[in-house]
Amino acid sequence: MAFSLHFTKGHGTGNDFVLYSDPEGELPLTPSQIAALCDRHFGIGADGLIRAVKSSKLNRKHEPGQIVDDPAGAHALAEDSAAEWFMDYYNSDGSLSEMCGNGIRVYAKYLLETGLASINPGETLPIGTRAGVRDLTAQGTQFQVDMGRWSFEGGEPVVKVEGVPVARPGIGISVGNPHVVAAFADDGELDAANLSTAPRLEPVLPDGANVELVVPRDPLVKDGVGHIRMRVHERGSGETLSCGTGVVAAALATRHWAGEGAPHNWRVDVPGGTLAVRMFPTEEGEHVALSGPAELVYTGTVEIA
Ligand SMILES: N[C@@H](CCC[C@H](N)C(=O)O)C(=O)O
Repeated sequence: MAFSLHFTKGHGTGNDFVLYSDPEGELPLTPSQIAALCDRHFGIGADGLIRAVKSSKLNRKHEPGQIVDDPAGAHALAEDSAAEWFMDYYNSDGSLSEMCGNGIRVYAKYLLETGLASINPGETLPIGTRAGVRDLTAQGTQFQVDMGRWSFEGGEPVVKVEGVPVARPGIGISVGNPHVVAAFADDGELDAANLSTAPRLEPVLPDGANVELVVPRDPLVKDGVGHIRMRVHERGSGETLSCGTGVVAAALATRHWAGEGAPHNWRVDVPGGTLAVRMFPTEEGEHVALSGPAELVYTGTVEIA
């Protein structure tokens, strides 16, 4: 059955998303419908799609048409009963991802501007994701998201990138979704990387991975803040102008490589802008926070076949 979908287009440092409201879980889309909407030639065009659904109503639609319950909504509410809204996130090929660091800031702005949620000064907005609940704070025109715990996961696969003759050792990092970060020698080598095809990982990771290529800025550290440049190939979306979870993984990997005394605050330049990362201790272990802008660009209506 065809229907009209009202959507909003937004981005965070050029990582762009289609967002729509489905509070009661009545309009889950299939992977092929999502891929069609995200197509830059035949659809709206975006790196990903975000459905605004209440955590208590989270469900999704499989390709054959059946709607399945998704326990991630109940898990979010069990973790924090105030996490009323869930970020139901899909990559541009229609595949699910656990978390999106740019998308969650844009989603927070969407919830606030549409009046679906509010944040009182000094308070946080908890949002459910498949990686757990994430707390957001508004800071002027920017948002900060506490990305929670992180871990080394995925080993040290070799990263082979088209256009770069020598393979690099990578390091696997999970920030709720999987990443592999590899260090490159300089800007020239980073610019030569052809990310129109996915970097090859050896061994291949079972759930796939987002791959970040980083080079140090000169100086690497100034006034206690580390500074790197990054390009990314996102799982399920290809090369994008930015990836928030990727920026966090890149800063964590670079701090690890830099060794003792390396800073806990980082600036990361991506093709679409600059994001800030801060690592800080908590009672349950180290957390990492990401700060950056969120923009809503336009709204429209599209026919879904
Ligand atoms: N662009 C996102 C990450 C989106 C999900 C990713 N492609 C995956 O499959 O894990 C970000 O800003 O973090």
